[in-house]
Amino acid sequence: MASASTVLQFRDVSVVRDGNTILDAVTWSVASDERWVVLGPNGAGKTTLLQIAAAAMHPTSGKAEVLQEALGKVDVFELRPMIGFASTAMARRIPRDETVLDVILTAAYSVTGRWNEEYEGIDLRRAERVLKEWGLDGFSGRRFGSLSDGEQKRVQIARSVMTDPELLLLDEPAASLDLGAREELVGLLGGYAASPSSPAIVMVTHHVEEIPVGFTHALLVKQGGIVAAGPLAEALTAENLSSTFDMTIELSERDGRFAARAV
Ligand SMILES: Nc1ncnc2c1ncn2[C@@H]1O[C@H](COP(=O)(O)OP(=O)(O)OP(=O)(O)O)[C@@H](O)[C@H]1O
Repeated sequence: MASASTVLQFRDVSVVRDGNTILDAVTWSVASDERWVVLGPNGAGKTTLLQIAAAAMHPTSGKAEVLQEALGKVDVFELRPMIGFASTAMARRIPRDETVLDVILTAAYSVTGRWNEEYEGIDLRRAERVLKEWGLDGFSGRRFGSLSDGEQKRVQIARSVMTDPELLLLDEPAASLDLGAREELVGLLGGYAASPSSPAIVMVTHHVEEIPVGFTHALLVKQGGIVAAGPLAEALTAENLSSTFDMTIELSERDGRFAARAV
Protein backbone atom coordinates (compact mmCIF):
# COMPACT_ATOMS: atom_id res chain seq x y z
CA MET A 1 0.00 0.00 0.00
CA ALA A 2 1.21 3.54 -0.76
CA SER A 3 2.54 5.46 2.23
CA ALA A 4 0.35 8.16 3.73
CA SER A 5 0.39 11.61 2.18
CA THR A 6 -0.83 14.94 3.51
CA VAL A 7 -4.34 15.77 2.33
CA LEU A 8 -4.94 18.93 4.39
CA GLN A 9 -2.40 21.41 5.65
CA PHE A 10 -3.65 24.59 7.32
CA ARG A 11 -1.11 27.15 8.50
CA ASP A 12 -2.42 30.05 10.58
CA VAL A 13 -5.74 29.92 8.74
CA SER A 14 -8.09 32.71 9.76
CA VAL A 15 -11.51 33.60 8.44
CA VAL A 16 -13.02 36.99 9.18
CA ARG A 17 -16.60 37.82 8.15
CA ASP A 18 -18.29 41.15 8.83
CA GLY A 19 -15.57 41.97 11.33
CA ASN A 20 -16.06 38.67 13.22
CA THR A 21 -13.16 36.26 13.49
CA ILE A 22 -14.71 32.88 12.70
CA LEU A 23 -11.43 30.94 12.49
CA ASP A 24 -8.44 32.25 14.37
CA ALA A 25 -4.97 31.17 13.18
CA VAL A 26 -5.78 27.47 12.84
CA THR A 27 -2.77 25.25 12.14
CA TRP A 28 -3.79 21.67 11.44
CA SER A 29 -2.91 18.82 9.14
CA VAL A 30 -4.58 15.61 8.04
CA ALA A 31 -2.87 12.61 6.45
CA SER A 32 -4.48 10.24 3.96
CA ASP A 33 -4.72 7.37 6.45
CA GLU A 34 -6.32 9.45 9.22
CA ARG A 35 -10.01 9.65 10.18
CA TRP A 36 -10.77 12.81 12.15
CA VAL A 37 -13.71 13.83 14.26
CA VAL A 38 -14.25 17.57 14.77
CA LEU A 39 -16.11 18.58 17.93
CA GLY A 40 -17.00 21.96 19.36
CA PRO A 41 -19.92 24.11 20.52
CA ASN A 42 -22.42 25.75 18.16
CA GLY A 43 -20.75 28.58 16.28
CA ALA A 44 -17.20 27.35 17.01
CA GLY A 45 -16.29 27.41 13.31
CA LYS A 46 -16.55 23.71 12.44
CA THR A 47 -18.57 24.16 9.25
CA THR A 48 -16.30 27.02 8.18
CA LEU A 49 -13.31 24.71 8.64
CA LEU A 50 -14.99 22.08 6.46
CA GLN A 51 -15.80 24.70 3.80
CA ILE A 52 -12.09 25.49 3.50
CA ALA A 53 -11.20 21.78 3.44
CA ALA A 54 -13.76 21.40 0.63
CA ALA A 55 -12.07 24.22 -1.33
CA ALA A 56 -15.42 26.01 -1.17
CA MET A 57 -14.04 28.97 0.79
CA HIS A 58 -10.66 30.71 0.99
CA PRO A 59 -9.08 31.83 4.24
CA THR A 60 -8.95 35.55 4.91
CA SER A 61 -5.32 35.04 5.92
CA GLY A 62 -2.94 32.12 6.34
CA LYS A 63 -2.30 29.23 4.00
CA ALA A 64 -4.54 26.28 3.27
CA GLU A 65 -3.36 23.38 1.14
CA VAL A 66 -5.97 20.86 0.06
CA LEU A 67 -4.68 17.66 -1.54
CA GLN A 68 -1.30 19.38 -1.68
CA GLU A 69 -2.62 22.29 -3.74
CA ALA A 70 -2.57 25.80 -2.28
CA LEU A 71 -6.00 27.44 -2.22
CA GLY A 72 -5.78 30.66 -4.19
CA LYS A 73 -3.32 29.14 -6.66
CA VAL A 74 -5.19 26.07 -7.86
CA ASP A 75 -8.30 25.85 -10.04
CA VAL A 76 -10.80 24.70 -7.39
CA PHE A 77 -12.98 23.13 -10.08
CA GLU A 78 -10.19 20.60 -10.67
CA LEU A 79 -9.80 19.98 -6.97
CA ARG A 80 -13.43 19.57 -5.95
CA PRO A 81 -14.11 16.30 -7.82
CA MET A 82 -11.47 14.69 -5.59
CA ILE A 83 -13.35 15.76 -2.45
CA GLY A 84 -16.50 14.04 -1.23
CA PHE A 85 -18.72 16.28 0.86
CA ALA A 86 -21.97 15.34 2.56
CA SER A 87 -23.95 17.90 4.54
CA THR A 88 -27.57 18.76 5.22
CA ALA A 89 -27.20 21.93 3.13
CA MET A 90 -26.15 19.83 0.13
CA ALA A 91 -28.91 17.29 0.73
CA ARG A 92 -31.50 20.06 0.48
CA ARG A 93 -30.43 20.56 -3.15
CA ILE A 94 -31.23 16.98 -4.13
CA PRO A 95 -34.60 16.92 -5.94
CA ARG A 96 -37.05 14.89 -3.86
CA ASP A 97 -38.44 13.10 -6.89
CA GLU A 98 -35.03 11.95 -8.15
CA THR A 99 -34.43 8.21 -7.87
CA VAL A 100 -31.72 6.99 -5.53
CA LEU A 101 -29.78 5.60 -8.50
CA ASP A 102 -29.84 8.98 -10.25
CA VAL A 103 -28.78 10.78 -7.07
CA ILE A 104 -25.72 8.52 -6.96
CA LEU A 105 -25.01 8.52 -10.71
CA THR A 106 -25.27 12.29 -11.12
CA ALA A 107 -22.34 12.60 -8.70
CA ALA A 108 -20.22 10.86 -11.34
CA TYR A 109 -21.68 12.83 -14.25
CA SER A 110 -21.32 16.17 -12.53
CA VAL A 111 -17.64 15.42 -12.10
CA THR A 112 -16.92 14.07 -15.54
CA GLY A 113 -19.54 16.03 -17.45
CA ARG A 114 -20.24 12.92 -19.42
CA TRP A 115 -23.26 10.91 -20.35
CA ASN A 116 -21.63 8.35 -22.47
CA GLU A 117 -22.65 4.75 -23.04
CA GLU A 118 -19.08 3.55 -22.85
CA TYR A 119 -18.83 4.64 -19.24
CA GLU A 120 -22.43 4.14 -18.31
CA GLY A 121 -21.93 0.45 -17.50
CA ILE A 122 -18.91 1.15 -15.32
CA ASP A 123 -20.73 3.92 -13.44
CA LEU A 124 -23.80 1.73 -13.00
CA ARG A 125 -21.77 -1.12 -11.59
CA ARG A 126 -19.94 1.25 -9.26
CA ALA A 127 -23.21 2.86 -8.16
CA GLU A 128 -24.65 -0.56 -7.36
CA ARG A 129 -21.54 -1.46 -5.37
CA VAL A 130 -21.61 1.84 -3.47
CA LEU A 131 -25.34 1.45 -2.69
CA LYS A 132 -24.71 -2.02 -1.32
CA GLU A 133 -21.76 -0.75 0.74
CA TRP A 134 -24.03 1.81 2.43
CA GLY A 135 -26.87 -0.61 3.17
CA LEU A 136 -29.03 0.62 0.30
CA ASP A 137 -29.43 -2.59 -1.65
CA GLY A 138 -32.81 -2.57 -3.37
CA PHE A 139 -33.27 1.20 -3.03
CA SER A 140 -32.15 2.19 -6.57
CA GLY A 141 -35.62 2.92 -7.88
CA ARG A 142 -36.96 4.70 -4.78
CA ARG A 143 -37.57 8.47 -4.87
CA PHE A 144 -35.11 10.32 -2.62
CA GLY A 145 -37.95 12.20 -0.92
CA SER A 146 -39.69 8.96 0.04
CA LEU A 147 -36.75 7.72 2.14
CA SER A 148 -36.43 7.92 5.91
CA ASP A 149 -33.92 10.40 7.35
CA GLY A 150 -31.48 7.58 8.01
CA GLU A 151 -31.76 6.27 4.46
CA GLN A 152 -31.36 9.80 3.06
CA LYS A 153 -28.18 10.31 5.08
CA ARG A 154 -26.75 7.07 3.73
CA VAL A 155 -27.64 8.10 0.16
CA GLN A 156 -25.83 11.42 0.68
CA ILE A 157 -22.71 9.62 1.85
CA ALA A 158 -22.95 7.06 -0.95
CA ARG A 159 -23.19 9.95 -3.41
CA SER A 160 -20.13 11.64 -1.90
CA VAL A 161 -17.99 8.50 -2.21
CA MET A 162 -19.22 7.61 -5.71
CA THR A 163 -16.40 9.58 -7.34
CA ASP A 164 -13.78 7.73 -5.28
CA PRO A 165 -12.58 10.91 -3.54
CA GLU A 166 -9.22 11.37 -1.83
CA LEU A 167 -10.84 13.25 1.03
CA LEU A 168 -14.29 12.69 2.53
CA LEU A 169 -15.91 15.49 4.52
CA LEU A 170 -19.01 14.77 6.58
CA ASP A 171 -20.92 17.56 8.32
CA GLU A 172 -23.03 16.07 11.10
CA PRO A 173 -23.99 12.87 9.24
CA ALA A 174 -25.98 11.48 12.18
CA ALA A 175 -27.91 14.66 13.03
CA SER A 176 -31.66 14.05 13.45
CA LEU A 177 -31.36 10.27 13.30
CA ASP A 178 -33.16 8.01 15.76
CA LEU A 179 -31.07 5.63 17.87
CA GLY A 180 -31.38 2.69 15.48
CA ALA A 181 -30.58 4.73 12.38
CA ARG A 182 -27.67 6.40 14.14
CA GLU A 183 -26.20 3.08 15.22
CA GLU A 184 -26.60 1.69 11.72
CA LEU A 185 -24.83 4.71 10.22
CA VAL A 186 -22.06 4.76 12.85
CA GLY A 187 -21.47 1.03 12.15
CA LEU A 188 -21.27 1.62 8.39
CA LEU A 189 -18.94 4.59 8.87
CA GLY A 190 -16.75 2.48 11.13
CA GLY A 191 -16.50 -0.24 8.49
CA TYR A 192 -15.67 2.36 5.86
CA ALA A 193 -13.08 4.05 8.10
CA ALA A 194 -11.39 0.71 8.77
CA SER A 195 -10.72 0.00 5.11
CA PRO A 196 -7.18 0.97 4.06
CA SER A 197 -8.53 1.86 0.62
CA SER A 198 -10.88 4.50 2.07
CA PRO A 199 -9.86 8.13 1.78
CA ALA A 200 -8.96 10.49 4.63
CA ILE A 201 -12.15 11.36 6.55
CA VAL A 202 -13.05 14.51 8.49
CA MET A 203 -16.40 14.30 10.28
CA VAL A 204 -18.01 17.13 12.20
CA THR A 205 -20.35 16.01 14.95
CA HIS A 206 -21.91 17.33 18.15
CA HIS A 207 -21.83 14.03 20.01
CA VAL A 208 -18.96 11.77 21.02
CA GLU A 209 -21.49 8.90 20.85
CA GLU A 210 -21.41 9.35 17.07
CA ILE A 211 -17.68 8.70 16.71
CA PRO A 212 -17.32 5.42 14.81
CA VAL A 213 -14.89 2.77 15.97
CA GLY A 214 -11.74 3.12 13.90
CA PHE A 215 -11.64 6.91 13.87
CA THR A 216 -8.08 7.88 14.68
CA HIS A 217 -7.89 11.60 15.50
CA ALA A 218 -9.88 14.40 17.13
CA LEU A 219 -9.93 18.15 16.65
CA LEU A 220 -11.63 20.16 19.40
CA VAL A 221 -12.49 23.73 18.49
CA LYS A 222 -13.89 26.66 20.44
CA GLN A 223 -14.48 30.24 19.27
CA GLY A 224 -12.52 29.67 16.08
CA GLY A 225 -9.43 28.28 17.78
CA ILE A 226 -8.05 24.82 18.49
CA VAL A 227 -8.39 23.45 22.02
CA ALA A 228 -6.81 20.09 21.17
CA ALA A 229 -5.78 18.20 18.06
CA GLY A 230 -4.16 14.82 17.70
CA PRO A 231 -4.67 11.07 18.11
CA LEU A 232 -8.00 10.25 19.79
CA ALA A 233 -6.40 8.91 22.96
CA GLU A 234 -4.54 12.18 23.50
CA ALA A 235 -6.99 14.79 22.22
CA LEU A 236 -10.36 13.33 23.21
CA THR A 237 -10.12 13.59 26.98
CA ALA A 238 -12.57 14.74 29.66
CA GLU A 239 -10.26 17.65 30.39
CA ASN A 240 -10.17 18.85 26.77
CA LEU A 241 -13.94 18.39 26.36
CA SER A 242 -14.49 20.36 29.56
CA SER A 243 -12.37 23.24 28.21
CA THR A 244 -14.14 23.09 24.87
CA PHE A 245 -17.65 23.22 26.31
CA ASP A 246 -16.91 25.30 29.42
CA MET A 247 -18.38 22.73 31.77
CA THR A 248 -17.09 19.73 33.66
CA ILE A 249 -17.53 16.74 31.38
CA GLU A 250 -17.10 13.09 32.19
CA LEU A 251 -16.01 10.88 29.29
CA SER A 252 -16.18 7.12 29.08
CA GLU A 253 -15.02 4.72 26.42
CA ARG A 254 -16.01 1.14 25.81
CA ASP A 255 -14.95 -1.04 22.89
CA GLY A 256 -13.90 2.04 20.93
CA ARG A 257 -17.20 3.91 21.45
CA PHE A 258 -17.50 7.03 23.58
CA ALA A 259 -20.10 8.59 25.88
CA ALA A 260 -20.00 11.98 27.58
CA ARG A 261 -22.07 13.82 30.17
CA ALA A 262 -21.78 16.82 32.43
CA VAL A 263 -20.74 16.02 35.96
N1 LIG B 1 -20.94 34.86 6.29
C1 LIG B 1 -20.86 35.07 7.61
N2 LIG B 1 -20.88 36.32 8.11
C2 LIG B 1 -20.79 36.52 9.46
N3 LIG B 1 -20.72 35.52 10.34
C3 LIG B 1 -20.70 34.27 9.90
C4 LIG B 1 -20.77 33.98 8.50
N4 LIG B 1 -20.73 32.62 8.36
C5 LIG B 1 -20.66 32.11 9.61
N5 LIG B 1 -20.64 33.09 10.52
C6 LIG B 1 -20.55 32.94 11.99
O1 LIG B 1 -19.35 32.25 12.26
C7 LIG B 1 -19.50 31.39 13.39
C8 LIG B 1 -19.03 30.00 13.05
O2 LIG B 1 -19.96 29.42 12.15
P1 LIG B 1 -19.87 27.88 11.73
O3 LIG B 1 -21.09 27.56 10.95
O4 LIG B 1 -18.57 27.59 11.10
O5 LIG B 1 -19.91 27.19 13.16
P2 LIG B 1 -20.21 25.68 13.57
O6 LIG B 1 -19.15 25.32 14.57
O7 LIG B 1 -20.30 24.82 12.36
O8 LIG B 1 -21.60 25.82 14.28
P3 LIG B 1 -22.83 24.77 14.44
O9 LIG B 1 -22.32 23.72 15.36
O10 LIG B 1 -23.88 25.58 15.07
O11 LIG B 1 -23.17 24.26 13.08
C9 LIG B 1 -20.96 31.51 13.79
O12 LIG B 1 -21.05 32.37 14.88
C10 LIG B 1 -21.64 32.09 12.58
O13 LIG B 1 -22.74 32.89 12.93
